[in-house]
Amino acid sequence: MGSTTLVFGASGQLGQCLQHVAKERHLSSLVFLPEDQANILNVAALQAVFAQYQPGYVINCAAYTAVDKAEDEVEIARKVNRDGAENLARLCSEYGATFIHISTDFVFAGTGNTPLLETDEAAPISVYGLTKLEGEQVIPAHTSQYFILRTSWLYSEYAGNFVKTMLRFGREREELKVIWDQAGTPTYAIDLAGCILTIIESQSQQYGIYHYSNEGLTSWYDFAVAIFELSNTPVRTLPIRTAEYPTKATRPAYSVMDKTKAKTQLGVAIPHWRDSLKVCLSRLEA
Ligand SMILES: NC(=O)C1=CN([C@@H]2O[C@H](COP(=O)(O)OP(=O)(O)OC[C@H]3O[C@@H](n4cnc5c(N)ncnc54)[C@H](OP(=O)(O)O)[C@@H]3O)[C@@H](O)[C@H]2O)C=CC1
Ligand SMILES: Cc1cn([C@H]2C[C@H](O)[C@@H](COP(=O)(O)OP(=O)(O)O[C@H]3O[C@@H](C)C(=O)[C@@H](O)[C@H]3O)O2)c(=O)[nH]c1=O
Repeated sequence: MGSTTLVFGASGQLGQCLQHVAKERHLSSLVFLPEDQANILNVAALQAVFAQYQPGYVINCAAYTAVDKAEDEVEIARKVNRDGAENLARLCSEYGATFIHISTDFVFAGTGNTPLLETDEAAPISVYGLTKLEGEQVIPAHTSQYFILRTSWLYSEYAGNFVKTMLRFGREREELKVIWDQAGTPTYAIDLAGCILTIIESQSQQYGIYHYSNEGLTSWYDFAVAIFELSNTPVRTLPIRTAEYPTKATRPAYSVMDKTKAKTQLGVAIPHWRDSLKVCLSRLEA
């Protein structure tokens, strides 16, 4: 097994967070591959990259993440989220590399009201969620050496995300309406990147599916209120129901995930969402 870690989808939000945390931890064995250098749908290009680097670990940050657009672009969403994952899993198996793949709380229907376990039934209600589930399901057909980390509501200083959208709207608008009847947990992508790198640094062999978000739970409305409060942004924020904010894709009403397995088997400490939000906002302000 090689000592190099290949990161696919490196210019996305999580890819950039991994670069940040790898630098902080002085890890030099990661190779960051943006889409133009390694498209996960281009099998010949992938074969060349694996042959060149002989990786010990592969992290898949590449995904089709446009939740509403996916409803009209099923084919391309499925290609990236399912076929791309399969291409990487197959090559990981061939090279004996451990595969770390990222999935989502949107694999759940969200009809319950207790924190979701890894063993709970996945029943996606959107094309994005469905294609991400298909990606999860195809991996074990190729390799048993995998970690699938389901995360939720990712934000950070990097790329586009809810926190940055709210800060922009806060500057541009006097009033905002935000959904309060969807409950979940925000995840600072820097914390998730730390979890991924801990798996690699500890050489964990506790393979399988894990839930990883920050601690606690909130609604998009309460998250927005916290963003405005902690960033001293004076904008009137009104709670609305999902029905008052029509979107192409349906989102789960409740997608809070139980992280006991990650904490016990991977030994990761998980900050509360509000504490991590403060860190992110202070970095955005700096
Ligand atoms: N963002 C969120 O709120 C959440 C995300 N997740 C999951 O976390 C992971 C990381 O998400 P995040 O970083 O936020 O997403 P981003 O959309 O920021 O990043 C995804 C990256 O993948 C790239 N990409 C798309 N297609 C390909 C391809 N064929 N080959 C190589 N790269 C490709 C994109 O490039 P380009 O932009 O040029 O298309 C983009 O840089 C994903 O698996 C996502 O499903 C899970 C829960 C919440
Ligand atoms: C911008 C905005 C959004 N909303 C709502 C819509 C939606 O229910 C929620 C979040 O909207 P966004 O479009 O920012 O986020 P969305 O694309 O739904 O986020 C999801 O992305 C994928 C990739 C995931 O895997 C999920 O975990 C989740 O993070 O907030 C408002 O109520 N008011 C607003 O002004």
